[in-house]
Amino acid sequence: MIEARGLGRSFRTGGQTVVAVHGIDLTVAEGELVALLGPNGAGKSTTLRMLTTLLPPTAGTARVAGADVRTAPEWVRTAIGYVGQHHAAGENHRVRDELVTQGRWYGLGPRRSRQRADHLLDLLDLTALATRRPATLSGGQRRRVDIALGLMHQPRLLFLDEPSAGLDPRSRADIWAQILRLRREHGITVVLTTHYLDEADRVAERVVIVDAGRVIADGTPARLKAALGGDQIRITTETPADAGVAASIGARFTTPERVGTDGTAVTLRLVRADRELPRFLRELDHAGVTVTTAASSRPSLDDVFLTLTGRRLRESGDADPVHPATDPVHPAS
Ligand SMILES: Nc1ncnc2c1ncn2[C@@H]1O[C@H](COP(=O)(O)OP(=O)(O)OP(=O)(O)O)[C@@H](O)[C@H]1O
Repeated sequence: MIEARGLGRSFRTGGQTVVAVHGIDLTVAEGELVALLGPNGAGKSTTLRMLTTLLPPTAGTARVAGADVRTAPEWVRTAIGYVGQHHAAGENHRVRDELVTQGRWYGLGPRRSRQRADHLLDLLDLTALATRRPATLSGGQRRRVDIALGLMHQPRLLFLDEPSAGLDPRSRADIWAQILRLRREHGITVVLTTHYLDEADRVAERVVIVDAGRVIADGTPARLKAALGGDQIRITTETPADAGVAASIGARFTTPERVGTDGTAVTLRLVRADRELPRFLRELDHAGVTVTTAASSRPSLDDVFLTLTGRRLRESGDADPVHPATDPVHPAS
């Protein structure tokens, strides 16, 4: 569905050249749901805008839905839907009229356009809002209208730029449920951008991590996290001597090179830390080691990002616990 090779884009601004995207390779098969994940300014939107023909690339090639974005942009546009970061619907027309007008703009006849609008209103749970004006809708409802507009011409491939940004948790969950339904029931290929790590982890079957205009990892969330070397147990003991004893006991639960000590802190990398932690604590108790704190954790996509870049991707203020990852992950080839 998408075959991009060395796709790049630079901008001339203020007498300087900004390279927004450095030669991205990306293949997306029919029916996939792929999340482009990365910090602000990583190049996600620029990549999407090139793939949707809104912005001509300055390097490389891309075939999207069977056509070249440079030589056949009109063809690509008829085969794809694009929902940008800003609302697509105007303020003054009713939701259903907006959809019908969009259908007409794409060349659908009046009757077909009305049928399609009603189908999408139903599909996106918007029927009750059909006669409302977009300006009166909530953020989540407006986002669903945007998605309906992007689907009026029945594209096989849908691009969504930050579909859940700025929404409250419940509206975010609703949007994701709708996206998954489109995919499940209509086989639509979906490529979206997000910087919500937890959402990408839960929903996307494939995550492409972009940083500074480059793809730095590409795979299922499970595979990317597994490459970090498994779960982690972290305990602290009363004395460094206790930590030494705990480390040697810990080595029996994994391998010695996966055990780390730092003063009174001991960390183990292993499979299913949640299950092993109680047994580890029993053995430490048996050996007379006084444990002051104990926790188990699973790696997150943020840990993957940290390992690859040395930086956290998670927005400040996000309350989920995080821990440092130490083993390398294999970047995309
Ligand atoms: N028209 C432009 N002129 C100059 N620089 C640009 C232009 N568009 C994007 N850039 C720069 O290219 C880089 C990538 O921007 P882009 O919007 O693609 O990032 P992003 O990953 O989508 O970020 P965000 O998550 O904030 O939307 C940034 O450094 C940005 O400032």
